[in-house]
Amino acid sequence: AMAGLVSGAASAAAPVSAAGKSEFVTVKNTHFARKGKSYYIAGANFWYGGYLGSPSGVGERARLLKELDTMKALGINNVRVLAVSEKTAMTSAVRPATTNGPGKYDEDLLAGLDFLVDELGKRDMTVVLYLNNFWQWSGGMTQYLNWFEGTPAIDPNVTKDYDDYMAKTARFYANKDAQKEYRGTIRKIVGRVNSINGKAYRDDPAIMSWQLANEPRPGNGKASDKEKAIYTKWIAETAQYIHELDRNHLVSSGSEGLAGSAQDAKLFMASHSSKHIDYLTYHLWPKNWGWFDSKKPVESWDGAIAKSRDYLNVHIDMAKTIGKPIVLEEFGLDRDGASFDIKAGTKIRDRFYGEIFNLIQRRAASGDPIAGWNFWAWGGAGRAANADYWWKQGNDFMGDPPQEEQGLYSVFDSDASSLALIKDHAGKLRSLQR
Ligand SMILES: O=C1NC[C@H](CO)[C@@H](O)[C@@H]1O
Repeated sequence: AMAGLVSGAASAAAPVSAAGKSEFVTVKNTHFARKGKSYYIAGANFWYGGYLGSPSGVGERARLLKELDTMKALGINNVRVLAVSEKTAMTSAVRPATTNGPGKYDEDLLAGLDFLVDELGKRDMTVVLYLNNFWQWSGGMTQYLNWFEGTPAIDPNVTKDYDDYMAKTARFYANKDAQKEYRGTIRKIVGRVNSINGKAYRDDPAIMSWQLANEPRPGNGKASDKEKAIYTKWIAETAQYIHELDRNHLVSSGSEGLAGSAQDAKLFMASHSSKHIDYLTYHLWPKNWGWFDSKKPVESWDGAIAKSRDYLNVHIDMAKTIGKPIVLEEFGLDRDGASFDIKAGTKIRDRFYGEIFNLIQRRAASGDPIAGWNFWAWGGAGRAANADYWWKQGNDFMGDPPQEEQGLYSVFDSDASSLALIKDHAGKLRSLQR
C-alpha cells in the first residue's frame, strides 16, 4: 500500500533497528511489519492517555506511568488515543480541551501528548492517534460547526436524537472553513516536535498511525448518495494531506466499518480503497447497536454473538478483497447486570471478549488480513466519583468518556479475570509475529 512504498523512501532521520529494519509500522501486502517481523496489535483504547501526561492541571504522570507499566506487563503493545479535543459548551464533553478556539492550543495538554508518546517509545509500545471525533465527547466535528456555521454544538445526550445529530455533524466534511481549521490542527499535531525528547512526531516510530477521526460517519443511516460521495472524498483527500506532511506513518480512517457506513458495503469499500488509506478499521458494539440486551443477557446472547461473529468475518473478508490489513480497534460489553459498579462481575464481558479473541486468533493464524484488536477501554486505576456515575471536571479519567456512565465499558485494574484473558490472548497474537 501507499505507506509501504513511502516509508521505503522515509526521511533520512527515519530510525532503523540494529538489524537495519524500519522501526516504523509499515504495511506489507495484507499485514503489518515492524523491525523486519510481522506485527500484530494486542491493544487497548486509552483515549485520555495524553491528558494524564500533562505537566499540570489534569495531568497525573505517576498514574500514567503505572498504567503503561500495567498494560505492558499484560503484553498490550498498542494504545489508541485522542490527540486533540475542542473546547465546547456541551456538558457531555471532556474539559479542559486542547483547542480553545480556532488556532488557540493548550500547550500543557499538547505537552501531555508528548510525554505519553515518549513513555510509549521507552516501552516499545505504539500509539494510534485520532485527530478529530464524530461524537460530541471531545467537542469534535459538531464543535467545528459551532465555530464556522454558528450553529450550536449538539449534544445527543440532551437532544436524544442521534439521527438528527449524525446528519448535521456530517456537514463538517463539506464546510470549507471547518476543513481549513481542521487541517491547521492536523499540521499542528503531525508537525509537532516532542517537547520531552526533541523528536519530531513525523520521525517517531512510537506513533503507528494517524487517524482522521474517531468513528467518522457519512451522516445517519439514511445518508444520501451526495453525502456518501462527500465522505468518500473527505477520507481520500485528508489521508493524502497527512501523507504529504508525514512520509513515515500509516493513515487510517477510524471507521466502525458497515455500522459507520450506513450499512453500505459499497461505501465502506469505496471510501477505504484510496491508496492514501493504509489499513482498515472496524468497531463492534453489540449493546449500542441493539443486538445485545444487557437487561436480558441470557435471552439476547445467542443472537448477539451470532451477529458479532458475522460482523467480524464480513469485515475480514472485505479486507481480503481490498487487500489491506484490518484492525478491530474497538469492542466492548457491559458488566454483569448492566451495572456501572466496579464491584459488579464481568462474566458476560469475559465470555464476549473470549469469543472475539478466539475468532480473531483463528483467522489471523490462518493468514487472513486481521491484524489484531484494541478493546474499549482501559480504566486501570480510574474510579467513578459520583453516585450517578456521570463524569464531572476534576474526576478521574477512565475508559468511558464523559458522554457515558463511568464504569460502562471500562476494564479496571481490579478486573482480574478480564486482565488474565487479555494477557493470554495478547501472548497468542504475539506468537504469530515472525
Ligand atoms: O468511539 C466510541 N465508540 C463506542 C464507545 C462506547 O459506546 C464510545 O464511548 C466511543 O464514542
